[in-house]
Amino acid sequence: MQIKVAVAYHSGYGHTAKQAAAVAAGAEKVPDTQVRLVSLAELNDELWEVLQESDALIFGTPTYMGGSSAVFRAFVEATSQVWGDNMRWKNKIAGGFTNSGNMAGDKLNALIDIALFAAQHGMVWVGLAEYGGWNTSSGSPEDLNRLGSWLGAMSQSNNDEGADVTPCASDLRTAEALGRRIAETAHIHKAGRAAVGFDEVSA
Ligand SMILES: Cc1cc2nc3c(=O)[nH]c(=O)nc-3n(C[C@H](O)[C@H](O)[C@H](O)COP(=O)(O)O)c2cc1C
Repeated sequence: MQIKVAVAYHSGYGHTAKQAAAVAAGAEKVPDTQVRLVSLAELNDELWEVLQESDALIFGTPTYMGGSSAVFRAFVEATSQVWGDNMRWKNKIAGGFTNSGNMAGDKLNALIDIALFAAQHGMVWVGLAEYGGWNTSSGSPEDLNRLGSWLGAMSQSNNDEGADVTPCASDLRTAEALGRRIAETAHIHKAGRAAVGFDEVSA
């Protein structure tokens, strides 16, 4: 069974875009998975079509002023049309990721923004299933999930470094792990619904 995954993100300066590409690369590692990487900077017909036909939607935003970016919020508000049209995204698999300048930086709030948005649409949220890293005396920033996040994937980029050098390799591996898990879960969900005879998910 084929599934489609869309990685839909906003990025002001390229850091979240780099994380988004890693999420997409992780999803692509799952056989029979078609992955589309789409920017939320322009809300055009092609974007809405890609999102509608996908089985899983993975959303990314930079953390700006302790939450999701204004561009991301504009997208979220525009999806009220989808919600109002018989909750057309209900039962899609969903997940999220964010990048910010500080190690903490209130990134959790941006992930909560995304998770609540997914819940309002009746989507099925999938988090990151990896132990936290960099939390023992022998730990290192090279550890997977070094920022210790489970609601979604976090990454950090120093404010004086461009997307050519950051986020670091461990944050990109963490992003890949999220993409892979969500694609696997989308396969299980689609096959499971078919096996028990439920209606196909809305894609
Ligand atoms: C308007 C604005 C607000 C920001 N707010 C935060 C913040 O609340 N926490 C934080 O750690 N970094 C904050 N930053 C830093 C960005 O999160 C950081 O530069 C990030 O890498 C930007 O991602 P992008 O290149 O995908 O836009 C802010 C940056 C901008 C431009």
